Amino acid sequence: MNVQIQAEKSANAGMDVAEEFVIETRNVDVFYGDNHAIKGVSLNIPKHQVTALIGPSGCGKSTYLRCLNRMNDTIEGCRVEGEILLDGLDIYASGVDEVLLRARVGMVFQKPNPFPKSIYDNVAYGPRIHGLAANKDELDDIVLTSLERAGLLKEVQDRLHSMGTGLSGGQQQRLCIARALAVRPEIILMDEPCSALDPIATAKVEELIDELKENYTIIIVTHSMQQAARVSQKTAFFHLGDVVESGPTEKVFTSPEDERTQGYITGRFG
Ligand SMILES: Nc1ncnc2c1ncn2[C@@H]1O[C@H](COP(=O)(O)OP(=O)(O)OP(=O)(O)O)[C@@H](O)[C@H]1O
Repeated sequence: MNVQIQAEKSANAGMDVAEEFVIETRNVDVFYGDNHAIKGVSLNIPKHQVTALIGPSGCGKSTYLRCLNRMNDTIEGCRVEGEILLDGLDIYASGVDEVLLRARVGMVFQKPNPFPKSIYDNVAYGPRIHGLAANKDELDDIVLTSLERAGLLKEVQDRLHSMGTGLSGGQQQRLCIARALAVRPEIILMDEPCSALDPIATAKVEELIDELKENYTIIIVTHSMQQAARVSQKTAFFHLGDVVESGPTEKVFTSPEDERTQGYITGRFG
Protein backbone atom coordinates (compact mmCIF):
# COMPACT_ATOMS: atom_id res chain seq x y z
CA MET A 1 0.00 0.00 0.00
CA ASN A 2 1.48 3.35 -0.94
CA VAL A 3 1.91 6.10 1.59
CA GLN A 4 -0.86 8.29 0.22
CA ILE A 5 -3.45 5.54 0.37
CA GLN A 6 -2.31 4.65 3.86
CA ALA A 7 -2.73 8.29 4.87
CA GLU A 8 -6.18 8.47 3.27
CA LYS A 9 -7.24 5.26 4.94
CA SER A 10 -6.12 6.58 8.27
CA ALA A 11 -7.88 9.88 7.61
CA ASN A 12 -11.06 8.03 6.75
CA ALA A 13 -10.87 5.98 9.87
CA GLY A 14 -10.37 9.35 11.58
CA MET A 15 -8.72 7.73 14.53
CA ASP A 16 -5.00 7.33 14.35
CA VAL A 17 -3.87 10.48 12.54
CA ALA A 18 -2.08 13.11 14.58
CA GLU A 19 -4.45 16.03 14.27
CA GLU A 20 -3.67 19.66 14.67
CA PHE A 21 -6.16 21.44 16.92
CA VAL A 22 -6.80 25.09 16.27
CA ILE A 23 -9.06 25.49 19.31
CA GLU A 24 -8.71 23.67 22.62
CA THR A 25 -11.33 24.15 25.29
CA ARG A 26 -10.74 22.88 28.80
CA ASN A 27 -13.36 22.61 31.53
CA VAL A 28 -15.53 25.38 30.17
CA ASP A 29 -18.52 26.42 32.26
CA VAL A 30 -21.05 29.05 31.23
CA PHE A 31 -23.64 30.60 33.51
CA TYR A 32 -26.52 32.90 32.66
CA GLY A 33 -27.16 34.21 36.17
CA ASP A 34 -28.00 31.02 38.10
CA ASN A 35 -28.54 28.92 35.00
CA HIS A 36 -25.52 26.63 34.54
CA ALA A 37 -25.77 26.28 30.74
CA ILE A 38 -22.40 24.64 29.94
CA LYS A 39 -20.88 22.20 32.40
CA GLY A 40 -17.17 21.52 32.27
CA VAL A 41 -16.90 21.06 28.51
CA SER A 42 -13.52 20.03 27.13
CA LEU A 43 -13.44 19.77 23.37
CA ASN A 44 -10.74 20.16 20.73
CA ILE A 45 -11.46 21.52 17.27
CA PRO A 46 -9.32 20.15 14.43
CA LYS A 47 -7.85 22.51 11.86
CA HIS A 48 -9.34 22.70 8.37
CA GLN A 49 -12.18 20.36 9.13
CA VAL A 50 -15.88 20.91 9.71
CA THR A 51 -17.01 20.14 13.27
CA ALA A 52 -20.77 19.82 13.82
CA LEU A 53 -22.35 20.55 17.20
CA ILE A 54 -25.60 18.63 17.56
CA GLY A 55 -28.04 17.91 20.38
CA PRO A 56 -31.53 18.65 21.65
CA SER A 57 -32.87 22.16 21.95
CA GLY A 58 -31.45 24.09 24.90
CA CYS A 59 -28.47 21.76 25.44
CA GLY A 60 -25.98 24.62 25.02
CA LYS A 61 -24.70 24.33 21.44
CA SER A 62 -25.07 28.04 20.63
CA THR A 63 -23.76 29.05 24.04
CA TYR A 64 -20.64 26.95 23.51
CA LEU A 65 -20.19 28.33 19.98
CA ARG A 66 -20.43 31.90 21.26
CA CYS A 67 -17.63 31.21 23.79
CA LEU A 68 -15.21 30.67 20.92
CA ASN A 69 -15.17 34.32 19.83
CA ARG A 70 -16.33 35.80 23.13
CA MET A 71 -19.73 36.73 21.77
CA ASN A 72 -21.17 35.74 25.17
CA ASP A 73 -19.39 38.80 26.59
CA THR A 74 -22.10 40.88 24.93
CA ILE A 75 -24.85 39.10 26.91
CA GLU A 76 -25.58 40.69 30.28
CA GLY A 77 -25.30 38.28 33.21
CA CYS A 78 -23.38 35.69 31.21
CA ARG A 79 -20.20 34.33 32.82
CA VAL A 80 -17.64 32.04 31.19
CA GLU A 81 -15.11 29.99 33.18
CA GLY A 82 -12.41 27.59 32.06
CA GLU A 83 -9.80 27.81 29.35
CA ILE A 84 -10.23 28.40 25.64
CA LEU A 85 -7.06 28.39 23.61
CA LEU A 86 -6.84 29.62 20.04
CA ASP A 87 -3.57 28.50 18.48
CA GLY A 88 -2.37 27.91 22.05
CA LEU A 89 -3.28 31.40 23.36
CA ASP A 90 -6.00 31.97 25.96
CA ILE A 91 -8.70 34.10 24.31
CA TYR A 92 -10.05 35.15 27.73
CA ALA A 93 -6.68 36.45 28.93
CA SER A 94 -6.55 40.13 29.80
CA GLY A 95 -5.35 42.28 26.95
CA VAL A 96 -6.99 40.21 24.22
CA ASP A 97 -8.60 42.53 21.68
CA GLU A 98 -12.13 41.21 21.13
CA VAL A 99 -12.52 43.00 17.81
CA LEU A 100 -9.40 41.35 16.42
CA LEU A 101 -10.44 38.02 17.94
CA ARG A 102 -13.80 38.22 16.14
CA ALA A 103 -12.02 38.92 12.87
CA ARG A 104 -9.95 35.74 13.35
CA VAL A 105 -12.99 33.80 14.51
CA GLY A 106 -15.82 34.99 12.27
CA MET A 107 -19.47 34.21 12.77
CA VAL A 108 -22.45 33.54 10.55
CA PHE A 109 -25.87 33.58 12.18
CA GLN A 110 -29.10 31.69 11.77
CA LYS A 111 -30.89 34.54 10.06
CA PRO A 112 -28.94 36.29 7.31
CA ASN A 113 -28.15 39.76 8.67
CA PRO A 114 -26.57 41.91 5.96
CA PHE A 115 -26.04 45.56 6.86
CA PRO A 116 -28.44 48.01 5.17
CA LYS A 117 -25.67 48.90 2.74
CA SER A 118 -24.63 47.93 -0.77
CA ILE A 119 -23.31 44.44 -1.51
CA TYR A 120 -19.86 45.98 -1.98
CA ASP A 121 -19.99 47.93 1.28
CA ASN A 122 -21.17 44.90 3.24
CA VAL A 123 -18.01 43.04 2.28
CA ALA A 124 -15.73 46.11 2.43
CA TYR A 125 -16.91 47.02 5.94
CA GLY A 126 -14.53 44.77 7.91
CA PRO A 127 -11.43 45.39 5.76
CA ARG A 128 -12.05 49.15 6.09
CA ILE A 129 -12.32 48.95 9.90
CA HIS A 130 -9.23 46.77 10.18
CA GLY A 131 -7.24 48.75 7.60
CA LEU A 132 -6.59 45.69 5.46
CA ALA A 133 -6.42 47.56 2.15
CA ALA A 134 -3.91 50.30 1.31
CA ASN A 135 -5.98 51.68 -1.55
CA LYS A 136 -9.17 51.29 -3.58
CA ASP A 137 -7.68 48.63 -5.88
CA GLU A 138 -6.70 46.47 -2.93
CA LEU A 139 -10.14 46.90 -1.38
CA ASP A 140 -11.80 45.96 -4.68
CA ASP A 141 -9.62 42.90 -4.79
CA ILE A 142 -10.58 41.80 -1.26
CA VAL A 143 -14.29 42.36 -1.97
CA LEU A 144 -14.26 40.45 -5.26
CA THR A 145 -12.15 37.59 -3.90
CA SER A 146 -14.40 37.23 -0.85
CA LEU A 147 -17.54 37.18 -2.99
CA GLU A 148 -15.90 34.63 -5.28
CA ARG A 149 -14.93 32.41 -2.32
CA ALA A 150 -18.46 32.65 -1.00
CA GLY A 151 -19.75 31.44 -4.36
CA LEU A 152 -21.70 34.66 -4.93
CA LEU A 153 -19.63 36.73 -7.35
CA LYS A 154 -21.23 35.48 -10.57
CA GLU A 155 -24.70 36.28 -9.25
CA VAL A 156 -23.91 39.81 -8.07
CA GLN A 157 -21.04 41.15 -10.18
CA ASP A 158 -23.37 43.39 -12.19
CA ARG A 159 -24.99 44.93 -9.13
CA LEU A 160 -22.29 45.36 -6.52
CA HIS A 161 -23.72 48.74 -5.56
CA SER A 162 -27.27 47.50 -5.00
CA MET A 163 -28.47 46.90 -1.46
CA GLY A 164 -27.36 43.62 0.16
CA THR A 165 -30.78 43.39 1.76
CA GLY A 166 -32.32 43.13 -1.73
CA LEU A 167 -30.78 39.69 -2.35
CA SER A 168 -32.62 36.40 -1.82
CA GLY A 169 -32.26 34.74 1.60
CA GLY A 170 -29.68 32.25 0.34
CA GLN A 171 -27.71 34.99 -1.42
CA GLN A 172 -27.85 37.12 1.73
CA GLN A 173 -26.42 34.25 3.75
CA ARG A 174 -23.58 33.81 1.25
CA LEU A 175 -23.04 37.59 1.42
CA CYS A 176 -22.68 37.26 5.21
CA ILE A 177 -20.16 34.48 4.63
CA ALA A 178 -18.27 36.76 2.17
CA ARG A 179 -18.34 39.50 4.81
CA ALA A 180 -16.78 37.11 7.33
CA LEU A 181 -14.15 35.93 4.83
CA ALA A 182 -13.12 39.49 3.95
CA VAL A 183 -11.31 39.97 7.27
CA ARG A 184 -9.22 36.83 6.72
CA PRO A 185 -10.52 34.63 9.50
CA GLU A 186 -8.98 31.32 10.46
CA ILE A 187 -12.20 29.98 11.87
CA ILE A 188 -15.83 30.45 10.89
CA LEU A 189 -18.56 29.76 13.45
CA MET A 190 -21.94 29.00 11.91
CA ASP A 191 -25.04 28.95 14.08
CA GLU A 192 -27.71 27.03 12.14
CA PRO A 193 -26.76 28.91 8.96
CA CYS A 194 -29.35 27.16 6.79
CA SER A 195 -32.36 27.11 9.04
CA ALA A 196 -33.93 30.09 7.27
CA LEU A 197 -33.09 28.82 3.77
CA ASP A 198 -34.95 26.69 1.25
CA PRO A 199 -33.47 23.32 0.15
CA ILE A 200 -31.72 24.74 -2.93
CA ALA A 201 -30.11 27.61 -1.04
CA THR A 202 -29.22 25.14 1.72
CA ALA A 203 -27.48 22.86 -0.78
CA LYS A 204 -25.44 25.82 -2.07
CA VAL A 205 -24.33 26.81 1.43
CA GLU A 206 -23.45 23.18 2.24
CA GLU A 207 -21.38 22.94 -0.96
CA LEU A 208 -19.65 26.14 0.04
CA ILE A 209 -18.89 24.83 3.54
CA ASP A 210 -17.27 21.81 1.94
CA GLU A 211 -15.07 24.02 -0.26
CA LEU A 212 -14.20 26.43 2.53
CA LYS A 213 -12.79 23.73 4.77
CA GLU A 214 -9.74 23.57 2.51
CA ASN A 215 -8.64 26.91 3.95
CA TYR A 216 -10.72 27.50 7.05
CA THR A 217 -11.79 25.67 10.18
CA ILE A 218 -15.57 25.55 10.43
CA ILE A 219 -17.75 24.85 13.45
CA ILE A 220 -21.43 24.52 12.70
CA VAL A 221 -24.43 24.20 15.00
CA THR A 222 -27.19 22.30 13.28
CA HIS A 223 -30.51 20.72 14.15
CA SER A 224 -30.34 18.63 11.03
CA MET A 225 -28.56 15.35 11.52
CA GLN A 226 -28.58 14.88 7.75
CA GLN A 227 -26.76 18.17 7.42
CA ALA A 228 -24.22 17.22 10.10
CA ALA A 229 -23.63 13.92 8.31
CA ARG A 230 -23.28 15.64 4.92
CA VAL A 231 -20.95 18.48 5.83
CA SER A 232 -18.90 17.54 8.88
CA GLN A 233 -15.91 15.34 9.56
CA LYS A 234 -16.22 15.63 13.35
CA THR A 235 -19.34 15.74 15.49
CA ALA A 236 -19.86 16.64 19.12
CA PHE A 237 -23.13 15.62 20.75
CA PHE A 238 -24.31 18.00 23.48
CA HIS A 239 -26.79 17.01 26.16
CA LEU A 240 -27.88 19.16 29.11
CA GLY A 241 -24.83 21.41 28.83
CA ASP A 242 -22.31 18.61 28.55
CA VAL A 243 -20.51 17.00 25.61
CA VAL A 244 -21.59 13.41 25.93
CA GLU A 245 -19.73 12.13 22.90
CA SER A 246 -17.47 13.49 20.17
CA GLY A 247 -15.44 11.99 17.38
CA PRO A 248 -15.46 11.27 13.66
CA THR A 249 -18.92 12.03 12.29
CA GLU A 250 -19.28 8.63 10.70
CA LYS A 251 -18.55 6.91 13.99
CA VAL A 252 -20.88 9.11 16.03
CA PHE A 253 -23.70 8.41 13.59
CA THR A 254 -23.13 4.73 12.91
CA SER A 255 -21.76 3.37 16.17
CA PRO A 256 -22.23 5.86 18.99
CA GLU A 257 -20.84 4.81 22.34
CA ASP A 258 -23.28 6.60 24.61
CA GLU A 259 -26.93 5.56 24.75
CA ARG A 260 -28.00 9.23 24.87
CA THR A 261 -26.28 9.82 21.51
CA GLN A 262 -27.91 6.69 20.17
CA GLY A 263 -31.30 7.89 21.43
CA TYR A 264 -30.90 11.28 19.79
CA ILE A 265 -29.69 10.12 16.40
CA THR A 266 -32.39 7.49 16.18
CA GLY A 267 -34.99 10.14 17.00
CA ARG A 268 -36.01 8.76 20.38
CA PHE A 269 -35.66 12.22 21.93
CA GLY A 270 -34.74 15.74 20.96
N1 LIG B 1 -29.06 35.09 26.03
C1 LIG B 1 -29.40 34.22 26.98
N2 LIG B 1 -29.79 34.64 28.20
C2 LIG B 1 -30.14 33.77 29.18
N3 LIG B 1 -30.14 32.43 29.03
C3 LIG B 1 -29.77 31.95 27.83
C4 LIG B 1 -29.39 32.81 26.76
N4 LIG B 1 -29.07 32.04 25.68
C5 LIG B 1 -29.24 30.76 26.07
N5 LIG B 1 -29.66 30.70 27.36
C6 LIG B 1 -29.95 29.46 28.12
O1 LIG B 1 -28.82 28.62 28.05
C7 LIG B 1 -29.21 27.26 27.84
C8 LIG B 1 -28.57 26.76 26.54
O2 LIG B 1 -29.14 27.48 25.46
P1 LIG B 1 -28.52 27.45 23.99
O3 LIG B 1 -29.28 28.44 23.17
O4 LIG B 1 -27.06 27.59 24.06
O5 LIG B 1 -28.88 25.96 23.54
P2 LIG B 1 -28.96 25.34 22.08
O6 LIG B 1 -28.56 23.92 22.23
O7 LIG B 1 -28.21 26.17 21.12
O8 LIG B 1 -30.53 25.44 21.82
P3 LIG B 1 -31.31 25.51 20.43
O9 LIG B 1 -30.97 24.26 19.69
O10 LIG B 1 -32.76 25.54 20.86
O11 LIG B 1 -30.88 26.76 19.73
C9 LIG B 1 -30.73 27.25 27.83
O12 LIG B 1 -31.15 26.95 29.16
C10 LIG B 1 -31.09 28.68 27.49
O13 LIG B 1 -32.32 29.04 28.04
